[in-house]
Amino acid sequence: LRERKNNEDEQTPLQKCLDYLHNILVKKDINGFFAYPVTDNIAPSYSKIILHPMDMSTMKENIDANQYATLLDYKADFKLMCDNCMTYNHPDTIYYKEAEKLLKSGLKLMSKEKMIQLKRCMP
Ligand SMILES: COc1ccc(Br)cc1-c1nc(N)nc2[nH]cnc12
Repeated sequence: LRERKNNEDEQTPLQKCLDYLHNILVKKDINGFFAYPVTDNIAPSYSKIILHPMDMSTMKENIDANQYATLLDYKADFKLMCDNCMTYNHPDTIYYKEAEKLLKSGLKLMSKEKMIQLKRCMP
């Protein structure tokens, strides 16, 4: 059996938990609106209105680079991503409605008690 070449590729227990949450949330974004950064081409003046952009691909990079110290740090970026969408887009747009729906299910998935249970399975 080939030994793992180097420990850098090993994921920490936290990174494994974050990947578990991330993969569930990515599947909920059925239109892919949150899969990658919003550009000013897609949404006029977006970079002027949204000063702290966030998207799922950036969150995945952050997980892999071990940038999240806690589950709550990841949850904060997820909420930022949804809030940005509901700031820029009008409530009667599909984007706003998708963000609202995604945020609701994300906050259920990452509720206080669910996060406590997740922590229990991290050594
Ligand atoms: C990456 O963003 C998109 C990709 C494809 C398409 Br069609 C729309 C968006 C998009 N458009 C707007 N106005 N607000 C957003 N908030 C998050 N996504 C978006």
